[in-house]
Amino acid sequence: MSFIEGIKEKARQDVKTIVLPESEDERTLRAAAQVLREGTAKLILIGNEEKIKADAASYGVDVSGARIVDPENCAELDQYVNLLYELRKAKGMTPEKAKETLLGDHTTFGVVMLKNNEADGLVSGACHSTANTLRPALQILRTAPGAKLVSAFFVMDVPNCEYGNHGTFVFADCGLNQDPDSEQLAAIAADSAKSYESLVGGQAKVAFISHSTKGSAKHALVDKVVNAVKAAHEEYPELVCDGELQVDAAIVPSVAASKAPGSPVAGQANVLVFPNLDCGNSAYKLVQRLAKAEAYGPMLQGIAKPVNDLSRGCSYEDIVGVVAITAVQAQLASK
Ligand SMILES: CC(C)(COP(=O)(O)OP(=O)(O)OC[C@H]1O[C@@H](n2cnc3c(N)ncnc32)[C@H](O)[C@@H]1OP(=O)(O)O)[C@@H](O)C(=O)NCCC(=O)NCCS
Ligand SMILES: CC(=O)OP(=O)(O)O
Repeated sequence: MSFIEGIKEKARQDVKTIVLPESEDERTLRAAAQVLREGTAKLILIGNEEKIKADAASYGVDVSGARIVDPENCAELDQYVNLLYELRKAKGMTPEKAKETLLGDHTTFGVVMLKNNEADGLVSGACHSTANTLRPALQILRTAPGAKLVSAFFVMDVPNCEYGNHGTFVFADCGLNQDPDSEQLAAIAADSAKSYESLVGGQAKVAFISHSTKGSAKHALVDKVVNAVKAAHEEYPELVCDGELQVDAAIVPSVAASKAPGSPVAGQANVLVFPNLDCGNSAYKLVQRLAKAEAYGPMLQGIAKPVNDLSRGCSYEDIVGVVAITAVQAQLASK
């Protein structure tokens, strides 16, 4: 069974409610119809009911099983305005601004519903930038208890690939932290290992990626990664990790044998932690486009409730997959 079929199977065992705020997007409505058909989540679509129904009919898809919530015509709007105002008043929020934001930004509206425990997770970002998708989640939901920071990972499922877990990897950070320091990289590694183990299964083996393997290059960029490995060993002694490693040394056993002999991770890594967002974001897009991998994400880890982003280049099948993963994250969060 493929990674995503396994996730869908899990999602169906305890069905969660996921908010899709981008009802104006054709891929979102096509995905909603498929999610409802496959029974992997209950859905809340945010938007104007008549428009959603008309759009769905014009695409030939059935979203009648979804609950539609129209911010312009919502009995709970005053309650949400008050909640957003209370949460953000120290940052200059006013009741007027809160109302304007909730009516003008469906992602914020959905995040506030999540905060108000009316749903279990949210997926957005097919037609909004990552910054605009993630900012409301970071501001309103905030980090989970015990988490140092929120970061963004992808599950990459590479066809016909003998590396990682039969081609399945976690890549991080590919979407949020632009230039994490060594301590932040260590925390991203620990959270990515948890994401791998809870979603993919089996033991995570984390490689801290660099352009250097075990001292082959000297530079401040390398030092940052070397220090991240030290921090990870100190802070998370149970984590199976190593670095600094180039990508080939991390995933290819024969290269690992010559570049990093004796490493507990080299040649077997299934979690790749990139030194910055230029590397992480470019790496996932290259593997997705050139190796024709399925790329699910960017998904958040370390956030108080499951909120996941999408690339604006996503397909409707990507949205279906991320909804199922979000539902499984919601199951895990409720345990
Ligand atoms: C997400 C992002 C927009 C946040 O930056 P920003 O808009 O400048 O906003 P701030 O840094 O003020 O952060 C907003 C809030 O989120 C919190 N926050 C930001 N990053 C966080 C993180 N990694 N973990 C936890 N909280 C975080 C801040 O503490 C702040 O909270 P506050 O308003 O209560 O003080 C920014 O990190 C970003 O643009 N990342 C890259 C996104 C991207 O383009 N990715 C590539 C495509 S996937
Ligand atoms: C994840 C990502 O890169 O998002 P986008 O393509 O929307 O910028």
